[in-house]
Amino acid sequence: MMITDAEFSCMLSAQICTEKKTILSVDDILALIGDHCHGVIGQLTEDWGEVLFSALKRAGGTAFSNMAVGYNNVDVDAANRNGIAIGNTPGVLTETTAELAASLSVAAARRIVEADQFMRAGLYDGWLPHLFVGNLLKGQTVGVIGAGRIGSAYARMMIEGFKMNLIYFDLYQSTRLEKFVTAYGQFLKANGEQPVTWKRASSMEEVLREADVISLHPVLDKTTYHLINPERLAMMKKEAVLVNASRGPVIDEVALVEHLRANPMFRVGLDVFEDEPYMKPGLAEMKNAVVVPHIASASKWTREGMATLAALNVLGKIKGYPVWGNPNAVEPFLDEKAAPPPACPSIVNAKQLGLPSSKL
Ligand SMILES: NC(=O)c1ccc[n+]([C@@H]2O[C@H](COP(=O)([O-])OP(=O)(O)OC[C@H]3O[C@@H](n4cnc5c(N)ncnc54)[C@H](O)[C@@H]3O)[C@@H](O)[C@H]2O)c1
Ligand SMILES: O=C(O)[C@H](O)CO
Repeated sequence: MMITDAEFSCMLSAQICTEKKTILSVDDILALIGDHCHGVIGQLTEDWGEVLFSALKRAGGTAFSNMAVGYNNVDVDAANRNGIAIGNTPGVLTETTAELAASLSVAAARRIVEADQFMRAGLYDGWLPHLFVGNLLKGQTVGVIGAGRIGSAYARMMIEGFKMNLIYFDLYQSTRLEKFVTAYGQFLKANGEQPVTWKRASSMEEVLREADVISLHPVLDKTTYHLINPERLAMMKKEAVLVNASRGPVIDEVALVEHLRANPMFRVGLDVFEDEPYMKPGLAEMKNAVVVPHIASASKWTREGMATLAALNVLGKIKGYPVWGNPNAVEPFLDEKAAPPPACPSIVNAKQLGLPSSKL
């Protein structure tokens, strides 16, 4: 969506891109920005760097928002140089994305897609003791790498839903998550059940060695690129389940295909791919892989919320509103019955640009 400089009273006019291409190139976007453009709402598939930010600045623009929480497609330093505020959409997709990661975990552990294909192919000719035997989750260990908003929500789902024990690795301690597991463990114990436990790992390798199901939820940056590589795949249990709903390049996908080929009981659930929209050669043929096309945030409520937050980021900046004080608490912007607060919900480079913070 491109916001132009035609302003009606307190409303701004918006141009919605009707281009049929799924992924816009830098040249496509340059043409859309043109000579007059105050702000742009874009997608994670676009390459926002110096070329686009300087063009946006020349066109009179001051704001760009990804319609996504992840912004590894954005060169924030280039945006800073050009004085462009960068918005993202945190919080509104936490539960939806975690639910998809949990679904991929179960689908991979219980071989649901393989069994579905078998059924549709007319191959089922009666119950057998060894037909599509998979992994029981209850009492096993779930490993989370990147226990931020989504990683923590996923952990809670797996712990509460399947009574799994937790091991996690993050650069920061997740006290809230630890307290949740402790309290749930006490609740289970009081009801005569085996309590669940938690452990904060001192290294990622510890998670990979110990967990039965591992889900990746870090940001994509230099520290997490190819975080899962041949050496780390070799550390994992032969029957482990690996899930990725963060960003494709967090896994070395060529190495993953090799590992899947060599270890038929090792299974993966993937929402994201290294060269999206493509899969590395061989992945599509792997029966031990469940693959879906980057749909983790695809619930109606979440997608509407993402669009709302992205639009309010850009609109708020154009109107000169301050930046919302807590991007983890964006609910007031999503209340359909009340006017949104006069603030930008989430601007990631607010500090660098010296933007004022909302006192609301
Ligand atoms: N598949 C999808 O549709 C989808 C949807 C939403 C988000 N995402 C991805 O998920 C990511 C996480 O989103 P979030 O809202 O939970 O963000 P978040 O910032 O709350 O969590 C990210 C966590 O990763 C941790 N981290 C950073 N570097 C790390 C490292 N080297 N090792 C371990 N942990 C590290 C951070 O400390 C933080 O706790 C986004 O950046 C985005 O790329 C994907
Ligand atoms: O980062 C994000 O928000 C996702 O990948 C799309 O929902």
